[in-house]
Amino acid sequence: MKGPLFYSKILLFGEYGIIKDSKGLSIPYNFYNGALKVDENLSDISKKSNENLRKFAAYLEELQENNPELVHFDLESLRADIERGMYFDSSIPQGYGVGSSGALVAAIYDKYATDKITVLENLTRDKLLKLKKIFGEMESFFHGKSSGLDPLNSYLSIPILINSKENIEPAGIPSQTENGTGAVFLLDSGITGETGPMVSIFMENMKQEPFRKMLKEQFVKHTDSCVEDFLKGDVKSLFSNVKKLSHVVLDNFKPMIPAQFHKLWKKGIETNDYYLKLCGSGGGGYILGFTEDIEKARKALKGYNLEVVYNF
Ligand SMILES: Nc1ncnc2c1ncn2[C@@H]1O[C@H](COP(=O)(O)OP(=O)(O)O)[C@@H](O)[C@H]1O
Ligand SMILES: C[C@@](O)(CCOP(=O)(O)O)CC(=O)O
Repeated sequence: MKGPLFYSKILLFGEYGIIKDSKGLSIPYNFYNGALKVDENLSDISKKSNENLRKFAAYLEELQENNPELVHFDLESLRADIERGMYFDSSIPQGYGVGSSGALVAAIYDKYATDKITVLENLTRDKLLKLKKIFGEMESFFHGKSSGLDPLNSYLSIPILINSKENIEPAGIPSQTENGTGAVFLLDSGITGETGPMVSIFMENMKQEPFRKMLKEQFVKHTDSCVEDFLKGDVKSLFSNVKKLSHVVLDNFKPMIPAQFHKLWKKGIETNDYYLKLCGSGGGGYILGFTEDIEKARKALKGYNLEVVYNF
């Protein structure tokens, strides 16, 4: 048995901010995917995945008991399938900021939620919000507080715009310019990050007034501008705002940037060859880059692995 594919995602803008109330924009990233699969002979990796599913199933049982009005699962089938050797067969790297847990959550909801909202129905704003809430609760098993956006993106396989906590919608993003020199790219940091501890650091920082002020007056402000510019296709303004965002992140989200990338991050801002930002929670995994000239960026980042995900 092999279930439908669920894709990775890239949160172009909005990491951390969307836990509070910033705008956010995420797009599916079809390069990686995963599907539920049942096999009798499990490799070590599949066995680990199977064990993870077992723990997740116990969590879902609790979730359902505590939130009977939110969501119901066919837990008997889920448990039986796990006993038969079900695992999440996925090429999505874990702890890389491209939503490995989100795709897993989407796959489990799709297969085992009994009263599920399907992708085929007319997705009203209320239904989208309900789905996001369910996914947020489900995904928090993997990394504490979750906005639910990753699984939502994976489940629907369309770009999603978060206007605010209570206002989300499918987004039309400007079509890519073929042969355009501007690009969004993934930079592989070569180490994995862990979302849970990063989100905890953020929540701890949020207890301090100066950090909250910085978040509201700079981080969220620049994030919101980037989202608006990107959707409008205003590339010039976008780069000016991404630069500001890159700067604020370097100054205030240091634990989320692997130490060996601090210099490279700064160099981008100083030379204007590229601007780096967090891709998801950070702490490792991918770093997201924006450049007006991909060849220049490749030269400046020689020796690093760049994957272009969008062309301007
Ligand atoms: N194929 C898989 N099988 C079982 N669990 C998985 C699988 N992929 C991801 N996970 C779970 O999701 C966690 C990673 O999710 P997360 O910390 O949100 O990082 P990210 O979403 O950035 O990859 C893993 O530690 C693991 O618990
Ligand atoms: C930090 C956060 O805003 C994005 C996390 O993304 P990821 O789990 O690193 O892919 C958390 C969330 O919104 O669930």
